[in-house]
Amino acid sequence: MKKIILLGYMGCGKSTIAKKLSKSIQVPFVDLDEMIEKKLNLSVNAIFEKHGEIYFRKIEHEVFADLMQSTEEMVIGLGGGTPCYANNHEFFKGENVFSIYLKASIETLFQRLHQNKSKRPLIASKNEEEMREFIAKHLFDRSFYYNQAQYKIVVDEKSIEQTVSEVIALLA
Ligand SMILES: Nc1ncnc2c1ncn2[C@@H]1O[C@H](COP(=O)(O)OP(=O)(O)OP(=O)(O)O)[C@@H](O)[C@H]1O
Ligand SMILES: O=C(O)C1=C[C@@H](O)[C@@H](O)[C@H](O)C1
Ligand SMILES: [Mg+2]
Repeated sequence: MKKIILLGYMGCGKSTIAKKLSKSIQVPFVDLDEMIEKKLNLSVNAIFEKHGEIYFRKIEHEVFADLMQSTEEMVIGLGGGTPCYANNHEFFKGENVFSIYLKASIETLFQRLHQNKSKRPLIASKNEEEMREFIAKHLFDRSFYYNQAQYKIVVDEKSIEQTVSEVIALLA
């Protein structure tokens, strides 16, 4: 059964879009960060603090690989870094897989993230200038992996509903 994978940088809207899409097409939704949090009974922040990022990436890969092995149909919202570690991007081209990169500009990401950074350990301690710089460099480094998705939707200036409609059009 098909898997719809939404990927992209922190704040591009994976969780928000995946939730709405799931309701709209009536396919169950899972958020990878939430699954990891449930599995370890710790927040993403706490996992980074207690166990470090490498441990988080290991668990992230295990949880993602398990989901991809299941036969269930689902919408999966990945974590921002998921495509960039442990060859997770190799799952993007499988049979019955629709992988979609939600592409946002540095400015869009900055605007969305600077109001709500505390839950995101990679940026939580940065001031505005550091954050802009960090997003620009990080996005550049990660773009190769994001571009492994089968489809790309530019999300700048689009409402949640518009982006969801574009995803649905791709699936048709
Ligand atoms: N048009 C839009 N589409 C999606 N999200 C939007 C839009 N406008 C504002 N937002 C807001 O931007 C934020 C996007 O966050 P969301 O948690 O969905 O991103 P994410 O890609 O899942 O990030 P992370 O990788 O950190 O989990 C939310 O606060 C959401 O309400
Ligand atoms: O971009 C990243 O590397 C991350 C994004 C979040 O979704 C979480 O998975 C975590 O904060 C790491
Ligand atoms: Mg998310």
